[in-house]
Amino acid sequence: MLTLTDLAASYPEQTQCFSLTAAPGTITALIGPSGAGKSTLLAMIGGFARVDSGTLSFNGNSLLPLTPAERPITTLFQDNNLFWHMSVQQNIAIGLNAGLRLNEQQQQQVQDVALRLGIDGLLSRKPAQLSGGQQQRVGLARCLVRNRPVLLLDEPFSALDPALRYELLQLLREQTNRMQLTVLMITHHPSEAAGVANQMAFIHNGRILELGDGELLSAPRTTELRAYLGTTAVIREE
Ligand SMILES: Nc1ncnc2c1ncn2[C@@H]1O[C@H](COP(=O)(O)OP(=O)(O)OP(=O)(O)O)[C@@H](O)[C@H]1O
Repeated sequence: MLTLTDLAASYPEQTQCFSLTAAPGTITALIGPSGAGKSTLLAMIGGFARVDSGTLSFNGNSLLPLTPAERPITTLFQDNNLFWHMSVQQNIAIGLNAGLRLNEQQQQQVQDVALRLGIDGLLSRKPAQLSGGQQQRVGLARCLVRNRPVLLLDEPFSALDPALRYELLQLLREQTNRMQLTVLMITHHPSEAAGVANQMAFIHNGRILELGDGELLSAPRTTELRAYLGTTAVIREE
């Protein structure tokens, strides 16, 4: 279980304070307006942003003393950080060994994850020879091959067209179940995310203002979430 209790950081323009629990095998979608604090939240969990107070633990162990590399966490960003001069195989392998020296078992792990993500036929290509959706699969494969129990996704599928986003969300759902991952995913497509997420957190002005399942979108409690969703169509008839 990933547990955040009053995890806080103060910036001149915004104080952020988050409490949240996320269980293995679940996807938590983080939604909210630009500047709400979604990326900062992931950065605090990943160890890339300052934390002033509060607690952050995984299975009861505090993560705060750990460096990003020591945390049981892997992060996929929108710009998937692929290396353009390397093959797909090497781009995945680098998740296991920065020097690309893999033993037999690790080579097998690369094959396995590529197969699961449907990119096993592309291993010798360079990223420039792939579509956007295939590139994001490679980025996801690099994260998954590391076998870390917590996966943080900072809008990795946003630039894809809706059909590809749907495909990748389904893949993510399958792998979350299979590997019992704890996934936190920032998205600007709330209704798409609701199809695969176990819980939705609406973040506003550095706080989680609403937390619930997909119903959150059809029955927003706050004017802020209504404004974010931007249409009266989502307000349930009383
Ligand atoms: N290093 C920093 N220095 C100063 N302020 C910061 C810093 N990091 C975050 N903030 C504050 O946190 C706010 C939230 O930023 P953040 O990028 O987390 O929002 P977001 O919800 O991810 O937005 P977007 O959807 O546009 O990516 C910023 O507006 C800023 O006030």
